[in-house]
Amino acid sequence: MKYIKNTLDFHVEEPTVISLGKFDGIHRGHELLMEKLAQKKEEGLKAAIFTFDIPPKKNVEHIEAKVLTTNEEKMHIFEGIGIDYLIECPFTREVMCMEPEDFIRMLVEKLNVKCIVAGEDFHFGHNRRGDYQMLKRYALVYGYEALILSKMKEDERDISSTFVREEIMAGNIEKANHLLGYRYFVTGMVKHGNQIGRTIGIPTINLIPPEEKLLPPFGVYVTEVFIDDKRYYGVTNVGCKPTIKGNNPVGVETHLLDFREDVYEKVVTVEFRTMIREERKFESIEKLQEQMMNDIAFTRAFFAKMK
Ligand SMILES: Cc1cc2nc3c(=O)[nH]c(=O)nc-3n(C[C@H](O)[C@H](O)[C@H](O)COP(=O)(O)O)c2cc1C
Ligand SMILES: Nc1ncnc2c1ncn2[C@@H]1O[C@H](COP(=O)(O)OP(=O)(O)O)[C@@H](O)[C@H]1O
Repeated sequence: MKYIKNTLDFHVEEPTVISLGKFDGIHRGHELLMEKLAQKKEEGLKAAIFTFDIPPKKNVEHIEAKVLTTNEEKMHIFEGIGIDYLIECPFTREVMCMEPEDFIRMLVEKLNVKCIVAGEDFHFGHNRRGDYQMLKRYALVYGYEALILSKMKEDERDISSTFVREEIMAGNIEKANHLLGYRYFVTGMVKHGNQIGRTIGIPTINLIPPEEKLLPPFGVYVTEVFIDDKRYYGVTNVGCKPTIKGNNPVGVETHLLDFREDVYEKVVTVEFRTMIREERKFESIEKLQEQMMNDIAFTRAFFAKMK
């Protein structure tokens, strides 16, 4: 996959089928779009995704502004499903103010677009004036096919990033995973912690999540963890460990069942399965340790039931 970012100076010679959108938390609502792209790819077009790189840093203080999928994660997901070109267009004033007609023309000219696939609620261009009807109207003028898809629903509500985000923020991991069509995950590098874990017989891998990544509520979760393409069962605390003194950063900290290896500096992915409880401040490390043993027992029972 070719990943084009930080530039408006992109050009694709080969004829393309393109889908446009934010694609935050590429979810089941996007599945139909992806299927159409795959179908057109079979017919000989290159599959392209056009998305905007809206700088997340500006708004990271607000939880609503956190993302389900970081740009890097999107890159991996799109590559995994066979997208040929991922264009991450910088969201500059120039782009924001572009008239929708000019936006369409730019796409067609720069990306040799033969087919545009979009959801019926897709808006684009200055003041979001461009819509699916405009995409259809200009199809003849510019010689592309416009495929407009209706939105997939769950509980009579459109599946959307907002829907998924709400479920994650409420700790409804199973529901969020169902809406996504895969398990919500966090990827990051294993860092050194306070080295207390090993002293209480419960070592943990500490992962500092990307700043802009939306995390489920502070609490304890059953997880599955990928390290070097191998899968492990885990129990994960998301939070600032209030029992441990000091200003602990928000972390994602996992004890892996039946595992004894050194994995510092490795990049691991933690997939969430279910929430066990909220994070708490315990009166002593011993009390915390006791509760952590209960969490581990819960996790073992969870996976035993799966088998
Ligand atoms: C299953 C599990 C549950 C946890 N629950 C809490 C909690 O409720 N409150 C808390 O302060 N820390 C909690 N923690 C974090 C521990 O405080 C942390 O793992 C321990 O201090 C070791 O940290 P270290 O890796 O920095 O040495 C939990 C950790 C795990 C693995
Ligand atoms: N079962 C396990 N689960 C998690 N980490 C483990 C496990 N066994 C060994 N380790 C190793 O122990 C380290 C964690 O030990 P810990 O005392 O919690 O130190 P730290 O505070 O640096 O995380 C991990 O980074 C990992 O390399």
